[in-house]
Amino acid sequence: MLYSQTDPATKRAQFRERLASGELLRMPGAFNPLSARLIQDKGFDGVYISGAVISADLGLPDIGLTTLTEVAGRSQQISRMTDLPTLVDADTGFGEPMNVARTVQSLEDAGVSGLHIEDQVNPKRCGHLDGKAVVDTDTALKRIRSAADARRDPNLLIMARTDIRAVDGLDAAMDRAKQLVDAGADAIFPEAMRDLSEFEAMREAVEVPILANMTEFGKSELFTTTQLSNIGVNIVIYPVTLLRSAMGAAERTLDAINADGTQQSVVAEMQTRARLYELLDYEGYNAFDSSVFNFTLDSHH
Ligand SMILES: C[C@](O)(C(=O)O)[C@H](CC(=O)O)C(=O)O
Ligand SMILES: [Mg+2]
Repeated sequence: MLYSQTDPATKRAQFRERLASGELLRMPGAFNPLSARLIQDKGFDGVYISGAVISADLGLPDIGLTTLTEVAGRSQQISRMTDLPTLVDADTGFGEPMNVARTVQSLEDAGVSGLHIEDQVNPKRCGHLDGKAVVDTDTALKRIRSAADARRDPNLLIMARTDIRAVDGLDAAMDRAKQLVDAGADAIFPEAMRDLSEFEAMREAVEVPILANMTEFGKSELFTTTQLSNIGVNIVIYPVTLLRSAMGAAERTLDAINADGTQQSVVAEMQTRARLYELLDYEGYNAFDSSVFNFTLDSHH
């Protein structure tokens, strides 16, 4: 009822343990707190909180317009609804190294298990678009050092994302990843890798866990979990996948109402009222107060 029963410190410790096991952790992006419940219900390993989704949800492009307060608020709403670890996209850290420190503490207070900070210049853009620019090495390392220094829970995972592959190539990406690890990064997110061999090269380059971003319509092919786990990738994210699916379904429903004058033809694809109530744990609330849960399957379809 109401919230996850697992406190943030426990989730962080469990996340660290799972990462150390070497198995591939699958973390789909939740587009709202309710979808985090669905991700947990379906047996996934963690919940990703995507910057692209937070901005799209607000009707904004993913170019660094969202604020730390908005991202921390959404992180808290999502993290409190799941027992799974959450990993949040902290973009460029929302400012200079001192701001990065404040970002880390705000997100830690929001209950996330980990966060990633990237080396793009502001205004940032989606990692799979052209025309990105990255900051110099010194600035990139300062961001990660101040992130690592700022956390109060040593289990909070500080992941460094590098976007340099698309700008200066794979060798530069491997060099930067090593330097980011030396600066205190617990894990590496190599953005916009072109193929599996590039992930393999990155796997060889660093000892810490690495993440693969399986975002659709981007620069990477959509590799299977078997392919990724065979080469030793530790986390796979599907950042915008559920939002894209939900929005695709919403478009089809609106088209059906336009075409037929009723949504009847798409009702069979919808999540039912009963399934929604199951996810919301209506019954748990009923046990608390029997006047709350008075829904019967017979009276509604
Ligand atoms: C992972 C990512 O940073 C995100 O915000 O979810 C995006 C995803 C996307 O735009 O498809 C990214 O830059 O890859
Ligand atoms: Mg992002």
